[in-house]
Amino acid sequence: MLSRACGVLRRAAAPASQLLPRRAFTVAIDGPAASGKSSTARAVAHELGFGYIDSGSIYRCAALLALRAGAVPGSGERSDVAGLVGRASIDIRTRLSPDHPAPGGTDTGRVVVPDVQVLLDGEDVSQAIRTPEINRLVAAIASDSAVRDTVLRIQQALAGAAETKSGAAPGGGSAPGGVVMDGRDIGTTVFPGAELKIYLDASAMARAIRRWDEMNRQMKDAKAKAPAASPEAGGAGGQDGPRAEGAAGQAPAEYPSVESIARELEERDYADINRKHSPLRIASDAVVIDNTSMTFERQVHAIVDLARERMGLPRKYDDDDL
Ligand SMILES: Nc1ncnc2c1ncn2[C@@H]1O[C@H](COP(=O)(O)OP(=O)(O)O)[C@@H](O)[C@H]1O
Ligand SMILES: Nc1ccn([C@@H]2O[C@H](COP(=O)(O)OP(=O)(O)O)[C@@H](O)[C@H]2O)c(=O)n1
Repeated sequence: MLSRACGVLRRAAAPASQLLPRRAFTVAIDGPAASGKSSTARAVAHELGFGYIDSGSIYRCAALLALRAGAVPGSGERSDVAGLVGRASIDIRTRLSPDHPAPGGTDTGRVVVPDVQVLLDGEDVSQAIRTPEINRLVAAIASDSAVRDTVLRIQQALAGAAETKSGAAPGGGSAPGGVVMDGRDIGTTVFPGAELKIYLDASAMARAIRRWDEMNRQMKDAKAKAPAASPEAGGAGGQDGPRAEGAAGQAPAEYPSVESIARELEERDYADINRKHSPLRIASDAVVIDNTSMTFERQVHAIVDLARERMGLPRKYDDDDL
C-alpha cells in the first residue's frame, strides 16, 4: 500500500548521484467529464511504459467517505471531509489482463487500455465510486479548498511512487520514467511544469452518448457474468435505455437516459468550471484536442507521438498532425 508520504520519501532518499540524470516526464490530461481522459491516459501510459494516476478517483473516494460519514454538503452535519481523506489510504493500481502486451508499446500500434482498481483503506471501491449518487456529490466535495489541498498531497505522492516504478530498469537500475495523470487541474495546478499538457474535449452530446454506451456495455458484461439474476435486475433495450449494476454487492440501479446523463455532465462541468479553487481551465501551454470526430486510436497515437517528440524520440505513427 502506498503511503501518502512516499513522494517526499522518494526525493529525500535519492542519493546525490541519482539526482541529476533521473528526469521523470509528466503528461497532464485535463478536460470536461467523459471527454475520454481516463481511457486515453491509461492507453498512453501503457504505451510509454509510464505510471498512471486517475485523479478523479481520489475525489470520488473523498465523496464516498463523506457519504458514508453522513457528511454530505447541505446535510447540516459539520464535516471534516479533508480530515477523512487525509487519514485514509488510497491506492490506484493498473491491471493488465493475460492477453495484454507488456507496457512499453507494440509494433502493431494496437492500443491497450488497462483496467484500473481503486483501493480505499484496502477495500476495492472501483465500482462504489462510480454510482449516480457519487456523480451527483463529487463536484461539491471537490470544490472545498481543504479537500483539494489534501488531495494535492496524495496526487503528488502517488505520482512520485508511479514515476519511480515506471523508471525501474531491468536489473534493478533506474531509468527516466514518467507518469500520466488525468483530471481537471493537472496542467494548471497539480503539475504546472508538466512536459506535455493535453486538454481533451468533445461535444456535450458525443460525451453523453459515449458514457451511456459505456454503461450499456458494463451492464451487458455484468449480466453475462450473472445469468441467474432476477428479471427486475433489468436489461438493455427497453424504452428507458440501459440499466446498471449498483456498487458491488448492492441491488442493481436504474440506468439513466442519454438526456439525463447529458444533464448530469453539464451540471458537473458547470460546477467544475465555476468553482473558486482550481477550476477547470485550459492551461495556456496545453495542446487542445477535440475528439468529437476522432477515433480513440488516433487520439492515443497523437498524444504518444507528442510525448515521444518532447522526449527527443522519433515519432512512431504515420498519423497526420492534429
Ligand atoms: N475518440 C473517441 N471516440 C469514441 N469514444 C471515445 C473516444 N475517446 C474516448 N471514448 C470513450 O468515451 C468514454 C468515456 O471516456 P473516459 O475515458 O471514461 O472519459 P473521462 O475520463 O474524460 O470521463 C469511454 O467509453 C471511452 O472509451
Ligand atoms: N483533478 C481533478 C479531478 C477530478 N475532480 C473532480 O472529480 C470529479 C470526478 O472526476 P472524474 O475524472 O472521475 O470524472 P469523469 O470525467 O470520469 O466523469 C470531477 O467532476 C471534479 O469535480 C477535480 O476537481 N479535479
